[in-house]
Amino acid sequence: MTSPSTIKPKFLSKSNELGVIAVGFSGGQCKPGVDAAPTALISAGLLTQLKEDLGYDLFHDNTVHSYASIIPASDPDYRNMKNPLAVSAVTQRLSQQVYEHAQQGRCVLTLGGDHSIAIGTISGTAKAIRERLNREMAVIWVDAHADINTPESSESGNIHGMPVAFLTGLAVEEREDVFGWVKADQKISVKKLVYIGLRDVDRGEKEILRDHGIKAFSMHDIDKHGIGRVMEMALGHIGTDTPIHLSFDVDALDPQWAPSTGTPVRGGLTLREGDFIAECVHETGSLVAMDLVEVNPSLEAVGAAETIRAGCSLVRCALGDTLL
Ligand SMILES: NC(=[NH2+])NCCC[C@H](N)C(=O)O
Ligand SMILES: [Mn+2]
Ligand SMILES: [Mn+2]
Repeated sequence: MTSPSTIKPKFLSKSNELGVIAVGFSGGQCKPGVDAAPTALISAGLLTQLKEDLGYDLFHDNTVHSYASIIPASDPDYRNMKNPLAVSAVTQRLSQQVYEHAQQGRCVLTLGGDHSIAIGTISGTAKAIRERLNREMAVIWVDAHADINTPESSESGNIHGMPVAFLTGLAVEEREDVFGWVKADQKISVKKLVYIGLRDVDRGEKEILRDHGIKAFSMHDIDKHGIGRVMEMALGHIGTDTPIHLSFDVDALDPQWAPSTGTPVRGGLTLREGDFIAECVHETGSLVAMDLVEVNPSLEAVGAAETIRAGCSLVRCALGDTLL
């Protein structure tokens, strides 16, 4: 068996094993189609490439989870949130799935779905890393958006704009069936959160980022310093002794490279800059989980294939593919 990479993972006991979860869920926003992304990514050959080119042992149930059986028939808005019961139930289940892989010491790849699913993935990894290593993990959130609205600050009510608020404890909710299930051991610290690629941040979110001193590298910072220096600073903030969960929203890329996404914003990363971010995270040896979200193959007739190709490339780079 070839080894996935020459970089030795620091926080994984099963360095050859990769847990894969395909999440066909779109309830964190209003546009249908993002639920079809896992099938599109897998049909494009992503899992075969991870197995045959990179040498991973995949742990995948060959299912695209839609969680239909746990989605309630009636789901009225609550505290301004749309589909609160569905998103909460799905992410709670997903959290358990991610936890089961991470707890065994394998890296976990989750293919979304919209970005609300990060409530499930990050809570699952955070808990497993605490239990297994007694460590708090860091999150690198690559996105055009900060996704840190509270239900009250959100203008859209779409939960894919809120996951970071629930994960950091900035949004609190007692009701178990509306994210009250996210307990302290599943949360992350705002000090260990780093954003890269921001360019469309709501007014309320800017206030939250400022008030909590959250580390963020906007497109302005990337233009100013270059992506190489930005990655040095981002990884420097996290430190070399911290497990990393990489949550990659494909809309961080410029619509030129990833047009098929629900909330595209011009002025984004080139595909090479996106791949470079993923490669740098891989090189730390600290990666314990990755999400790839917001690929929506139904939105652009021509751009879909390009967006899917970009998504596959980002995942391969994070998992150790090299140019030479
Ligand atoms: N994961 C995403 N694409 N999020 C977009 C969020 C857009 C906007 N900030 C909102 O709260 O609705
Ligand atoms: Mn986004
Ligand atoms: Mn996002």
